[in-house]
Amino acid sequence: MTTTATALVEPAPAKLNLALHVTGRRDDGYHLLDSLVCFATAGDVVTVEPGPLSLQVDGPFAEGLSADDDNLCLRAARLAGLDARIRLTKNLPVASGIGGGSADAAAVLRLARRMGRELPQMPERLGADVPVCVASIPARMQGTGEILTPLPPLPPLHLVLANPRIALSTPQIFARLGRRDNAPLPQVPSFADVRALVAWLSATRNDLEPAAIDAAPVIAQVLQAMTANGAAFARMSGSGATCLGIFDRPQTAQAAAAALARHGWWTVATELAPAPPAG
Ligand SMILES: C[C@](O)(CO)[C@H](O)COP(=O)(O)OP(=O)(O)OC[C@H]1O[C@@H](n2ccc(N)nc2=O)[C@H](O)[C@@H]1O
Ligand SMILES: Nc1ncnc2c1ncn2[C@@H]1O[C@H](COP(=O)(O)OP(=O)(O)OP(=O)(O)O)[C@@H](O)[C@H]1O
Repeated sequence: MTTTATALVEPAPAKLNLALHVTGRRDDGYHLLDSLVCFATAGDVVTVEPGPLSLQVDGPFAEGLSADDDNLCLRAARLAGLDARIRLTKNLPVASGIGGGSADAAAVLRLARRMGRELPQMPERLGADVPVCVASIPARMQGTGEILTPLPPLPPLHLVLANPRIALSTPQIFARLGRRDNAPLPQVPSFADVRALVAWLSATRNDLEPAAIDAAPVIAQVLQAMTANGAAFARMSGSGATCLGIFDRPQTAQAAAAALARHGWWTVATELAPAPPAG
């Protein structure tokens, strides 16, 4: 698809679970969560142009992804009643805990809104992470993902994302959990600076991290390498295997991303994403 003047472009920022507590399990098997979520400028890009509904995927991680009817971009378009030629540039690794598919679906829903469609009811039908990805702002996420409390802006963050090129299945990581009745997050304050955020995060966890390390021990090496390369804080996001590090300056983040890439891991130095324009 060549891009024309009528094309609309929408970023699909990576979703980061800075903290993720699993607080229970519903009768239908879905888990109750309490998570501090934010978004990075690193992400996929979705473009739409007028035309019949279709999907073309390009970008560094296009190969791992089929553009068939099950692709979350097409499922989101059908849910929103959007007929358009969609192009997805897949920059994020697939099945990596940073909500790639949910972020793509959410970008399509925002594009549909820009084209005059209503946002569909219960976007969580597309995936538990889709509601927070539609908002794409720092938020506390509870319930199974559908209860959102927007947070005051976070301090600027210099981040590194690193994935050891291992795809992990979200249901399989949930299934490996030892405990499912952990305490909720402590009260989320307004963070004056990065130091205050890191101090707060240090008293929280990602409850999926031990289960993911059990499935893929290299995740522990990624976390260790983040710290060894100067991260003030390192944690796995979502159900993994992508880990995030918080650094004091853009230069230290870039140097750490380069050092971690020497292991053959996918890495990117990034920042917090700006909020999408209000719809
Ligand atoms: C782990 C997180 O990434 C944290 O943000 C999300 O909760 C996962 O969100 P997602 O990938 O959009 O999840 P979905 O595609 O809805 O669900 C995939 C599978 O993960 C498990 N799942 C997901 C969300 C949730 N709150 N409890 C669960 O147990 C279920 O087995 C479900 O069948
Ligand atoms: N556009 C898409 N991008 C990525 N995955 C997609 C997409 N459409 C469908 N999928 C399927 O969704 C599954 C989950 O992929 P995704 O990249 O969203 O996982 P994730 O990053 O672990 O998500 P989360 O952090 O929300 O758990 C994959 O197995 C993939 O085949």
